[in-house]
Amino acid sequence: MKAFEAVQHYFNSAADVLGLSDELRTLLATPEREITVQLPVEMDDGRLVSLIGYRVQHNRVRGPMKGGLRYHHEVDLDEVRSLASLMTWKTAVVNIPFGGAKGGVTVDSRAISSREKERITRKFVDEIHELIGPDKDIPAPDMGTDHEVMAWFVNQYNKYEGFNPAVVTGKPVEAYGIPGREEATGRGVGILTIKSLGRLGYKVPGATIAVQGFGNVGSHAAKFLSEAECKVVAVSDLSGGYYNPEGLDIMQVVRYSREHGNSLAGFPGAKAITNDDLLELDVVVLIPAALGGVITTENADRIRAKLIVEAANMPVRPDADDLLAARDITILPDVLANAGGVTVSYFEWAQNRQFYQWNLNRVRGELDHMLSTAFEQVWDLAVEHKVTLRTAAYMVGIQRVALAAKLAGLTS
Ligand SMILES: NC(=O)C1=CN([C@@H]2O[C@H](COP(=O)(O)OP(=O)(O)OC[C@H]3O[C@@H](n4cnc5c(N)ncnc54)[C@H](O)[C@@H]3O)[C@@H](O)[C@H]2O)C=CC1
Ligand SMILES: O=C(O)CCC(=O)C(=O)O
Repeated sequence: MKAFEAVQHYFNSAADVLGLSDELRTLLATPEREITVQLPVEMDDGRLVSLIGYRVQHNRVRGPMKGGLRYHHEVDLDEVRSLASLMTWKTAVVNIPFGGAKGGVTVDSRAISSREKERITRKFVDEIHELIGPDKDIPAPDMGTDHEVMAWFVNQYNKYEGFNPAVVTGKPVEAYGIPGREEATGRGVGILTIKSLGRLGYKVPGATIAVQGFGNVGSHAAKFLSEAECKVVAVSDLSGGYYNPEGLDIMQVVRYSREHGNSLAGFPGAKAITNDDLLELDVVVLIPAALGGVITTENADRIRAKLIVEAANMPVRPDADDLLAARDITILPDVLANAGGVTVSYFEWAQNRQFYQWNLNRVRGELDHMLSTAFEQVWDLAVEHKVTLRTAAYMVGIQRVALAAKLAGLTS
């Protein structure tokens, strides 16, 4: 099953419980616009390479479309389409006034220089600036992009459309960004992991955690949870996994990664394991925070965690989702678990429009409040309807989008 089909599968499971009509299913599931552009870019050695960039604008019935921009060698239209539709449900689950979109460029972000990355970003903006904007579609960071990329993005956009920092979020704090956006997705994962442990009856101090991926999201989630006295026993990145049953010193891991070019290769004081081994560790919580599709029918039977918190988008394939549910393994789904990032993006966008900035404590407090509200609603609905948390989260999202479509007169 391809990625977009997988999201449709989850969408339909929730639509079945809601008794959604075929007419509404088609209206809500179909992307509004799909953009594919060629990006001819000169590399540092003088070669001209033609990259492909995508932006899929899935749905705008609840507000301007919102979603990150991914630079990764596996990016293709199907993946971007699936991630764009996921954003529609995610923004609705946390009830922020956005629709869903996603973008990507098929390029290995680790194999290009910073100057090459800048040229790719500016070229992408050259191609899509008329189709995005603070009231249309607002990109943000995702895998392989960060605040620096967002700063180039807004600078290039301003050349065409005039000064308007609200066109992207996740900008540097000194350049109309907001304190707390960089940590927001991982922090949200941490907040919701603790809430889930509470609901499931596990003690937070000492709860064992394995985190796959030690980039923006994985590192901040690990940091938050180790500060909450959980025992983070394993982390990983592209170089492999690092396991210490006594618990890792996460600040030491963060420093090591920073000092070694964002890589954990050679990290001392831990046993080297593979990324596959990490997924199968005997821990209370497994947090996939890298790529999608890492838990499949191949390894679902060997997963020993009691709770999977989907920091990454779509880490669990639908067939595996069913196997895990049958084994009573709880999954906190991506559309809720990693919604902290887009929630703080919403704060950034709103403040850009008012030329105002909240401080970090206020951002953290509001984030906690919004995620907690969504979490309680989803969990209670799952209990009420005896469905998984994923189905319940999609039900919340779909109901909000369907109501907006109805109020807009798109359907009766
Ligand atoms: N950055 C954000 O605010 C948000 C990110 N996400 C999702 O979280 C996930 C991670 O995103 P970021 O942390 O922003 O990306 P990042 O680019 O900062 O970090 C990605 C991490 O995953 C590792 N990685 C890459 N390929 C891997 C592989 N095959 N096996 C194991 N590790 C691998 C990298 O080495 C790196 O440590 C993605 O699925 C993304 O869509 C979701 C919501 C918001
Ligand atoms: O902050 C944003 O707008 C983008 C977040 C995103 O791409 C995601 O939640 O997957």
